[in-house]
Amino acid sequence: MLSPIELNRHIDGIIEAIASQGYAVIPEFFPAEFIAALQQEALSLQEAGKLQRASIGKAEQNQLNTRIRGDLIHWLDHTHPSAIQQEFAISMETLRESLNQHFYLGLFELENHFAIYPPGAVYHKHLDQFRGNEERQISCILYLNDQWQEEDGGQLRLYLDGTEAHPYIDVLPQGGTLVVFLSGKFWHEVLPATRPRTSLTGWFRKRSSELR
Ligand SMILES: O=C(O)CCC(=O)C(=O)O
Ligand SMILES: [Fe+2]
Repeated sequence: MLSPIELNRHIDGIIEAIASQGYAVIPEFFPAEFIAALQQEALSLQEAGKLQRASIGKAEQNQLNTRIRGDLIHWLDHTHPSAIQQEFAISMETLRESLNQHFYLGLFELENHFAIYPPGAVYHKHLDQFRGNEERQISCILYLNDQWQEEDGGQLRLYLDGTEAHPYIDVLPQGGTLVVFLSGKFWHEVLPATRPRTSLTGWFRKRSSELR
């Protein structure tokens, strides 16, 4: 597992990057064995038939449209975490406290799902905040893919200036890379890959009553 010193070093980097540019990309956030164990868990859940088609938008507008969003997901049950999920949660809790300390965001929980994108699946350009609901404040995506190459595709395209156009960066979904960004500010999309693409995606939320 990650030592407290390494964790704090990573978190300092995230805080600095969020303060200066609103997003952070940290390669090798967790050690390779830890990432492999998380990926194994995602694959076992898939084999057990516990992944479902992701939906788009709020529950009341639940449309299943695989051309917009083609991943399969499994929401983590925080009341029954596996040992490895518990370790993940402890690190993310330290990150949550640090984000609150520095940015006064009032983040109170992290919601998480595993996601597997079958080859060719995409997630069209979107913001992670639903219209009229600002609960999701910070998006965190941890990639779980072993030996990902440029030609495998599947990049996260993150648009940098609050619009849906240039400039953008492309992030390879390399196992261990953690991407963190302000959910309400950054349009992003997932490009198609030639291999199954696995991640553990989460959002730090604030309570709706704390909305201004
Ligand atoms: O997996 C990614 O790179 C991004 C996923 C995403 O945008 C989402 O689940 O909202
Ligand atoms: Fe997203």
